[in-house]
Amino acid sequence: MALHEIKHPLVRHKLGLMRGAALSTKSFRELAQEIATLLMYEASKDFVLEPYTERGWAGDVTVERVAGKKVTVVPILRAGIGMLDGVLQLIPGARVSTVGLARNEDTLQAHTYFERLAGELDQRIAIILDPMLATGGSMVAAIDLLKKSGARDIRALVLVAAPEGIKRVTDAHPDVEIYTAAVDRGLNEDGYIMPGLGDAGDRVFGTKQKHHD
Ligand SMILES: O=P(O)(O)OC[C@H]1O[C@H](OP(=O)(O)OP(=O)(O)O)[C@H](O)[C@@H]1O
Ligand SMILES: O=c1cc[nH]c(=O)[nH]1
Ligand SMILES: [Mg+2]
Repeated sequence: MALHEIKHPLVRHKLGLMRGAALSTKSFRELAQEIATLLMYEASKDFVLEPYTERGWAGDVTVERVAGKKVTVVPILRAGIGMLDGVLQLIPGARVSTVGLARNEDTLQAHTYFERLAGELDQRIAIILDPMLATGGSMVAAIDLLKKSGARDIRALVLVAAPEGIKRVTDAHPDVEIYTAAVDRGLNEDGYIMPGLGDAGDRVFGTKQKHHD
């Protein structure tokens, strides 16, 4: 199963607040990070544990730790930065691989302008962060790039996904697990998710706002 829509009440509540056009930049940022933490919790449910012995207060005790693969978190600039701290709260030692992608507003094609990846990607679980999965062009470009550099276990955390983007990603990369807080209706004529959140990058960074009535 490649798509996981997380219907937890806290996720739904927080995402509902984010849809408000009057929400402050501060609150939008806080909620994006909080939902990212909750999505990361879900996306780590199958992390493998291994037992080890710890010297406890009453002698040796068998405890567990996450085994094997290490994690790299991959925020897609800019908007993915809005989810980074929320994920690092749960996995503070993760390496951060940064990918800069901008969607051309007219053609909707994603253009890669920055790439700085962690090493040993073949031995890491890669967690891509981007609030919006719209046409899917940006996400497919990020996955292509990670796979080219050796990544095999790739998961994507998004706040809102359009059916068009889900199809494009699952057709191109059926092995990638997508975790989303919502699957919305679809794209409008400008390629924006409806009802969506508007321009997530602008809302996270407090830059220009567009209204689509
Ligand atoms: O699925 P797609 O159709 O590719 O669209 C989604 C992309 O568009 C937005 O970024 P944008 O290009 O606006 O850049 P920004 O994060 O710098 O605002 C969003 O954060 C995704 O990266
Ligand atoms: O709805 C959308 C689509 C792409 N990028 C956004 O920020 N919002
Ligand atoms: Mg982007």
